[in-house]
Amino acid sequence: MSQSLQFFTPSRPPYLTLPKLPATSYPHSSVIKLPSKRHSTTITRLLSSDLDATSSQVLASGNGQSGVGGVLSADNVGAVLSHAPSDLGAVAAIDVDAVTEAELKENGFRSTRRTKLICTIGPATCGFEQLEALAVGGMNVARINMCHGTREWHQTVIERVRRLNEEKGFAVAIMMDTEGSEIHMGDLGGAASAKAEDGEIWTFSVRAFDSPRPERTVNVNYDGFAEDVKVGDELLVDGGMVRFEVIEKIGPDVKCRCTDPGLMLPRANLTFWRDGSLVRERNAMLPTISSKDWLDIDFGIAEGVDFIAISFVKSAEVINHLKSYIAARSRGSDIAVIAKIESIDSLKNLEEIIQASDGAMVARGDLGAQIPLEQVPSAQQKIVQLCRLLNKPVIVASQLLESMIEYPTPTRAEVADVSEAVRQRADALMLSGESAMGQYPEKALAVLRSVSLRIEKWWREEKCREAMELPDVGTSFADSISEEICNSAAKMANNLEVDALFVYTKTGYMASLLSRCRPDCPIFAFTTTTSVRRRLNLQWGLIPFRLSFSDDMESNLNKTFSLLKARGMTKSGDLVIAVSDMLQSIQVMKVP
Ligand SMILES: Nc1ncnc2c1ncn2[C@@H]1O[C@H](COP(=O)(O)OP(=O)(O)OP(=O)(O)O)[C@@H](O)[C@H]1O
Ligand SMILES: CC(=O)C(=O)O
Ligand SMILES: [K+]
Ligand SMILES: [Mg+2]
Repeated sequence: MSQSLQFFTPSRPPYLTLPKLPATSYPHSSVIKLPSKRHSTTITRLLSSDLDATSSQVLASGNGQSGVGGVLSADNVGAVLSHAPSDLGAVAAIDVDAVTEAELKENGFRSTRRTKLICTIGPATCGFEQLEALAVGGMNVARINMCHGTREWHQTVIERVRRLNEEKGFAVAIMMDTEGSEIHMGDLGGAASAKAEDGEIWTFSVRAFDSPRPERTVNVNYDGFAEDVKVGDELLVDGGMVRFEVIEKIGPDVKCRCTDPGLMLPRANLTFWRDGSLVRERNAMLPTISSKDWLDIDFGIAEGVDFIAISFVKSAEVINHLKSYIAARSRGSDIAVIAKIESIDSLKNLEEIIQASDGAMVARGDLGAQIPLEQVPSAQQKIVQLCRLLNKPVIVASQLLESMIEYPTPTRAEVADVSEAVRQRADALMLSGESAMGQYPEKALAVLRSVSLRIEKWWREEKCREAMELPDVGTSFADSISEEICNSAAKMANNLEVDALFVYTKTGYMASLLSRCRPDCPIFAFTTTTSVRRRLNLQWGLIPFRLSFSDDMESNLNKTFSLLKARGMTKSGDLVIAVSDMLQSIQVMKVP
């Protein structure tokens, strides 16, 4: 039994898209006028029909390859993964990754993780097997940080992730993170780190040193450094992981005494403070996107990365500029631009920056170096909420499990921090050093996974659905209709306790609107291109599938049910709500 609610306007004649069922199939047909004045011209019809007959026909004529179900019903993910989708040939008319598939088979819809996970790839994780282990462990997006490594190194990582996707059926997206032109240290002459002890005198200089690097020297990437600092300034490495006091300036060399000892990592960020506030006059002169960043961006476009994250964004202007640059250069492929919120200026212009971007990152590492640490949690909450209101995905990043760089278990405080980000309903959590150069990348990912799952479950059990008022975001009438449909569908899904929401979307927009509602059930997002599928992998609650579909929703649904059933991902009797952006409709049905 399927019940559907369809919205149409004169420009979208319903007769083009109505399910092709005999008139007698619609016993309960009525006309409703929505109260909202925006939709005073919208007519809705409530339809009800019995899909059983047609569905079983499709099933019978559909996949006879029941063996596939058998192959993939292996108990563990490892076994499932040994069967690459290319083995499946024609049956892989629907693309979904093997991990999701195994999870759905074993635990059903409710068990799927809603919070997405990003891993920064570095020396600890750049091998093909290591990348595969992360994908199996739930990595949705691989981040490469252009601050570190060579372009060739990054290219190899991208190529490996691609191969992983192709050979093993994953849809791991690639995010390229720009270096930005803030001040940072050099690469420590190849050393993994340098330890500064209390009271030691170190030299910070714009001179490039011969290798081996002289003892207790660090070079600085910013030419104006020696002119800008003053004796008495406080110099913070990595937002305060190590502190120095400037004691003397000798030409290009700045002598500093270590006041807070610690470990300095290659290319660590540097900030300097005078009379308790951050000195940022010069920083404000530096371009957000440096000439090296533009070359990296060209590289990212040529490589077809899925996301470009821009460091130290100050205004919406730079985002708009980059977006038009990408649009002019990357014919067809659509790279999403993520604004990293990590400076005082970005907080000042937060709304316009997020509005202009395709998503945002709470980059707590540098943010915590620019604003007092105790202000970071409220800034995080504000950014996460604003992104949700504006319908942009948001990533919470940095130091989530910092101690796991060295230890195999997280601290209780770290687990609480991860829980808080999940509770705030952020789209994604990101590992930095933990996965790039830590001792336990897979364990750190496993902690993010299990904490996300547990907190999400707790949230549903407690039924603590936040009463967040979601303002209209649609700019066209058609978008407003999509938005109303998604808001209603998500509400219906919660009230009816359905097993899943299905969304058929070519651009991904309607999937994002459903995700924004943070419904209790998972959202199966069907889309026609692999690039949209990868991009959807960043958004809360979306399980992206690639599927060719038509404008005929009835045939789409039947096709989906038969394909999912053949692979054991759904079963008869599961209750589903389906929406689509071709036919603006809501349909409620049991899987036949
Ligand atoms: N490609 C790489 N090659 C070598 N080391 C890397 C690489 N990517 C990351 N790292 C190491 O992992 C650490 C944490 O990575 P992360 O991406 O958070 O960088 P970051 O230097 O803190 O800068 P950002 O503010 O851009 O995040 C880095 O400091 C670096 O030591
Ligand atoms: C991720 C990042 O750039 C930061 O936290 O500073
Ligand atoms: K960066
Ligand atoms: Mg940063």
